[in-house]
Amino acid sequence: ISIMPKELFPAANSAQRLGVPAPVLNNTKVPLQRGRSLMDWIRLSKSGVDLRGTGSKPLQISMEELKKHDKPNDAWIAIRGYVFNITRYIEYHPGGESELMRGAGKDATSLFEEVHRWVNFESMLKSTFIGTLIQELPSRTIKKTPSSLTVPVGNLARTSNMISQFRNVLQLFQTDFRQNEDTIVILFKSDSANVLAENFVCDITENGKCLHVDIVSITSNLSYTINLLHQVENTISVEKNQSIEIILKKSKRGLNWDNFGFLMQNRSFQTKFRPCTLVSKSNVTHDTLLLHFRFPDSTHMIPPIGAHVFFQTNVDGVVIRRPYTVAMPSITDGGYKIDSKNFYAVIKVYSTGALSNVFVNLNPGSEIPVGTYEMKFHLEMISSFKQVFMLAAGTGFTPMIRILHHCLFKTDKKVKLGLFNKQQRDILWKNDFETLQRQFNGRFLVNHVLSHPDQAWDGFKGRISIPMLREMISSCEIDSTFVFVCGPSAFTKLTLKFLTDIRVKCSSVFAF
Ligand code: HEM
Repeated sequence: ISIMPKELFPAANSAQRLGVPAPVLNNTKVPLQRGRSLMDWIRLSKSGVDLRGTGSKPLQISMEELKKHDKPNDAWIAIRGYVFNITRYIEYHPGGESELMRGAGKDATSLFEEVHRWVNFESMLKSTFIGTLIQELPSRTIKKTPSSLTVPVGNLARTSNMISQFRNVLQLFQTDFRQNEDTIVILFKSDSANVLAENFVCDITENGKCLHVDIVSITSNLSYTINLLHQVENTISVEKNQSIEIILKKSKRGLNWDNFGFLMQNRSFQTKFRPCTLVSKSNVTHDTLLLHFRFPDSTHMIPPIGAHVFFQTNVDGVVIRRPYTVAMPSITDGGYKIDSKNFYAVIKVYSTGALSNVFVNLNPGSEIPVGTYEMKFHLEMISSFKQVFMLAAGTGFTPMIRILHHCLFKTDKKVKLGLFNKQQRDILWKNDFETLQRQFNGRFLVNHVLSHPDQAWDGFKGRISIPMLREMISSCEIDSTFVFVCGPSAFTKLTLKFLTDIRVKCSSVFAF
């Protein structure tokens, strides 16, 4: 269809994207039926089956018409001005039918942005695209009846709260520059001591004529483009001194710059992708890979603890994006510090996984697009807790790697880890955990639980249960303990229920 853009649509609400605070319990992924994987969806969309039901000519769709299609057997959704027939997609939606149906028959743009704005719906739903939404004039949408007023009031309260966060961040920065023979340094001055070099993700683009600056935090993201006055080399570093300093190398040494260039704030925040090179690949277990990537020289990005990056790939013409936790090469190396050039990811290989195969076939030296990091968790959430309890199933441990490392090497917190696997061969970093237990004797304890152990296994067996949780964490410790949970949704759901049963407060639990 000619009017479908290949990449992201321009956001319909062109204001700066406003982040929302992370829900504390945010795991809602549901297990899909057999034959309903992403690969199956791609196959169906390419099969030539009519998924639109409205013919191939794009339609102009009114809100009134859209509203009629709000049932599972006839569901349309509008996102960023474009309308899709999602009836057949429902079974394939990893967040489940009930979640997706929240957007059916509606302009679901803000809902979509809140949940997973990085999902490449435009490419994934291309074969279900039926037309564009006729934008109604604001005056027509405000009906002065008490029932319709209640909705906007709730939304307004929320929006103004978000806008005040947004303004706070905006007010933080003033720009300036300084230079010498070789370098031009762009300064982002802020009153807040909380702004760090890791909040700045910068890319030199347009052959050294342009600088893209994203300022990323847990509450909001800002995005700027700087058209540089003169050309710079393809190398960048960012430091924090009195202000944040973006250090660029002049292409023409000795040229005096009158200014650094023209700064423009981008109207919407869109995850930017840059090609990253695979440096090495090794096995952590029989089905789990540790991948070491390098950012291009023209990029500065230091994903903080708790952040995930996005990998993007093209499967049969459908663009797929997926978040992966930023991991680390070794959990026993107390001196490890992430830098702005390298990062690691731990990836479990599934035989049917759309991205798994891409990673299996990716060889050192090859490139893959990696998007700007995002974070749902911030270290501050655990700062007042003396003890951390981590409950992870399988590769669910990966989002916790850097948190564990931080707690042990940088704080005096006690850490208990309950690690659930099928068999002994599935346990990630088993020997490293033993080393850490010896090194942090009394501060770190790991309990391995196997669901299918061999006969020689004398540790915990079976599945998670209340008695098992009680054995791992004594009730007197509960108040001073922060709990992390991550694993397949069944594990997470059950664990959260048991934690409630043993009276762990919701505010001290975080489920990845
Ligand atoms: C607007 C209404 C929607 C709601 C409320 C919703 C909700 C959710 C939720 C709760 C999840 C689980 C998130 C997690 O695991 O952290 C999810 C996952 C997902 N949704 Fe939606 N969704 C919506 C629309 C869509 C649409 C239109 C698409 C179209 C392609 C889509 C594609 C996906 C994908 C690909 C995932 C898996 C993300 C991953 O790889 O982790 N969703 N959704």
